Amino acid sequence: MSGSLRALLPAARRALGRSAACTINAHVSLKPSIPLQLHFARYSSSEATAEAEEEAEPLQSLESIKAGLSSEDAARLKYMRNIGISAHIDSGKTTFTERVLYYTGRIKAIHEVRGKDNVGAKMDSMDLEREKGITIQSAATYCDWDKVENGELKKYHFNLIDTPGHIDFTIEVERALRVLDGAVLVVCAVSGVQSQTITVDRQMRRYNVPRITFINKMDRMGANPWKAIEQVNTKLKMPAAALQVPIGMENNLEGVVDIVNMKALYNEGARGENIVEKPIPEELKDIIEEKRAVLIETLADVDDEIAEIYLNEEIPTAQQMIDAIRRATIALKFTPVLMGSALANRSVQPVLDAVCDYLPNPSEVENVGLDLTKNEAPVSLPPYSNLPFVGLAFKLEEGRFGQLTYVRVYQGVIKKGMTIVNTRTGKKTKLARLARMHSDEMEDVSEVNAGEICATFGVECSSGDTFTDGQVSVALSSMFVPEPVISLSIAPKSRDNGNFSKAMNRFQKEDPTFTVKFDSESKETIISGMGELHLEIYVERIKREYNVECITGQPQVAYRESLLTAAPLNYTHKRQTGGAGQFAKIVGDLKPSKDQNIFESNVVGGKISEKFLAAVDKGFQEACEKGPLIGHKVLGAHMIVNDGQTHLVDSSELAFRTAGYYGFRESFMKANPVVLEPIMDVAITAPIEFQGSIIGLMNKKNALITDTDIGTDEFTLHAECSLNEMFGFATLLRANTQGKGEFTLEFKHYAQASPQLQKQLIADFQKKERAKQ
Ligand SMILES: Nc1nc2c(ncn2[C@@H]2O[C@H](COP(=O)(O)OP(=O)(O)OP(=O)(O)O)[C@@H](O)[C@H]2O)c(=O)[nH]1
Repeated sequence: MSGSLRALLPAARRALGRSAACTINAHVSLKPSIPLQLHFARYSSSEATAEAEEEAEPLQSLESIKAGLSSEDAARLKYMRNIGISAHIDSGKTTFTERVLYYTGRIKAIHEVRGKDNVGAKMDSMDLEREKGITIQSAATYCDWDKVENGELKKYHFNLIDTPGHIDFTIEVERALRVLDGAVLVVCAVSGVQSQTITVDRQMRRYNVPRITFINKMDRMGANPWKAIEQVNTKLKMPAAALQVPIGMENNLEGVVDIVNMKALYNEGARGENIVEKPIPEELKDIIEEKRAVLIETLADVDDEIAEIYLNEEIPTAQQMIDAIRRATIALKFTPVLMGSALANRSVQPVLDAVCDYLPNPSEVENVGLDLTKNEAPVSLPPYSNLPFVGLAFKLEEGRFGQLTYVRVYQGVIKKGMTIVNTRTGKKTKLARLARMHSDEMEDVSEVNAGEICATFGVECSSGDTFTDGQVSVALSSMFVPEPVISLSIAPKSRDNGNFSKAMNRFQKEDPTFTVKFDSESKETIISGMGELHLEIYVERIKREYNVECITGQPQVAYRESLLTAAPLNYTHKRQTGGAGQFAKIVGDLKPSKDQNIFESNVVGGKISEKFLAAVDKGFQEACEKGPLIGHKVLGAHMIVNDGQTHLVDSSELAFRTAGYYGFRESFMKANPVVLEPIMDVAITAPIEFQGSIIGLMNKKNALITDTDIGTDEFTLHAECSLNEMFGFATLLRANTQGKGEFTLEFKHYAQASPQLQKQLIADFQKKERAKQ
């Protein structure tokens, strides 16, 4: 690890909680940009301790990991790729993956998303996905790709994950990227880089995932790969250059010219299954020369070897270019761009060759865990089969055969019949069954080696848990879990026969962005999630998969309460009538903090014991769960206790916890409390003729229009708008654009709600509280 990486490690570890819940707290901020630390999500978490730093052995460099590989592991890993397919909604990820499975021989026929045969694509295995034509869950599969290298056929093994495009299912993308070594970013040739492409790109950066860009839909009218590449450079700020030039466009797309190897590749056969090499068309020579020069220049900017060749005014060889593209892609300095059309079966196979050529194998990616026997000191996890087993359960799913757990094996071998230990709970499980997944089907296997992805059955765990064989005690980092922004009350229409609770338990365990809470005051079950669609899909799944029809309330915004100024803290909790007395006094300050809720104790001389201070912290945290203003969570409070008093007999943890709770509430009300509401990034795309009415619509919602992109037929409007205003927007947009508009919503930050709204929310809350008395 480089010096700068090591310097950031303590902060990274502080920021990343081992459990999903910790991660949520760590990243809730008033203005959450992607914290720098999150680039280190491959590192594990927990409170950084000085001891851990001291006990840390130097992490192995990638070079030394590679040098230590056994010849068998090296041979196995060299031809392995763990990749994800990610993109904006409807860019064609599922259609692309279907082609990959077909061309690699994993499926015998191609079925389209929303196809006339009503079968649906292989990777959209849920009925709901097939009906709606959207991917809701990521699906894992594997396939083998035969690639010709120096006249020899080499068999590559791909573990592949197709991820959803819709922002509401973003956790699926996070999960996939956490365990993948590389990705194919699919971009539409007509729409270019869209709002969700930017989100996915950010997620890829967060997990240091190198990517190849595939410009899909080159068969569509208005396709413009050069504009899309320009946008990757400018909007994603990732140096990008084409490795191909299309042969024909739109309806006449026939194939591509590979401008690295200078070969024209045509797709032939009913499904484009045969790649035929032919002479390069004469009319493309100029554009090839131009785009090859752009490629070399871009590479010279990101790779020293090509820079030297370029400065010497020489032309690099194809092999030098391939090596440089690989180096720069893996170093996250460059993304090679390929193009074609998945639906028209054009130029998908070269993407598979590019995955082999330019994306890393598992031994070329640094993976680090925390050694729990050494104060959580970071430890390298090289993908050696002869080391003790370490794996990460990154996804849970309720399958036909019980709970299915997807595991990425980082180190060692996982074998059927072995006993694995859950590092978090210490629970041991004998592995009865081990399988490789193919969308919703599986193939039983007896063992899976380091670097691979597999599925196990009947293993009790939560998403994000680490497993070992018991010889080591290592924890891997958790994923970034965004905070739910919307909630609604839900109840079964008729008496719950147990299925409703079962569904709630299961979905909550599988999806950390879906939370269920029972409000003991209103006696309602409240579900929270990432957006209206997210919750709508769960309500539908409860009905379909558990046969429980539900009644839901109006969607509610997840407001926050915060404070604008500091206020003194001086609270005495005293009860000395009847029974055992209670006494606790705390003195200090309450201050606004930038992001998390922080408790700090500056009490000197043991005036209040550590035990009692911990109880004050507990009371403070409890109080932050339900703020005094409107009963929503508190965000950005910093409570400092620097003095207080205890009573020899009457002081107890309960008394100090109560003082923490009520002391906070009292000071909070003196600290200019405010209600915050979630502000969303909105991106609306619609045909140009609707631009005026969309702008009018957004103005009525008091949205702040931040940008407008105008394409040939479509425009995209970017705005910031409160979530409150965006409820029911899907219907409104449909009505205003004759069903031709689409939009995405993504949480941006919390901001003060308007004074009228705050007043209204406070009055409603007080009315509800009075009614209870
Ligand atoms: N013209 C054209 N249409 C395509 C192409 N690839 C996909 N489509 C169509 O685009 C629509 C969306 O395709 P999907 O494969 O479901 O896209 P996706 O990115 O997986 O969608 P989500 O997972 O819901 O985000 C479908 O109607 C496809 O038939 C292409 O190359 N050309």
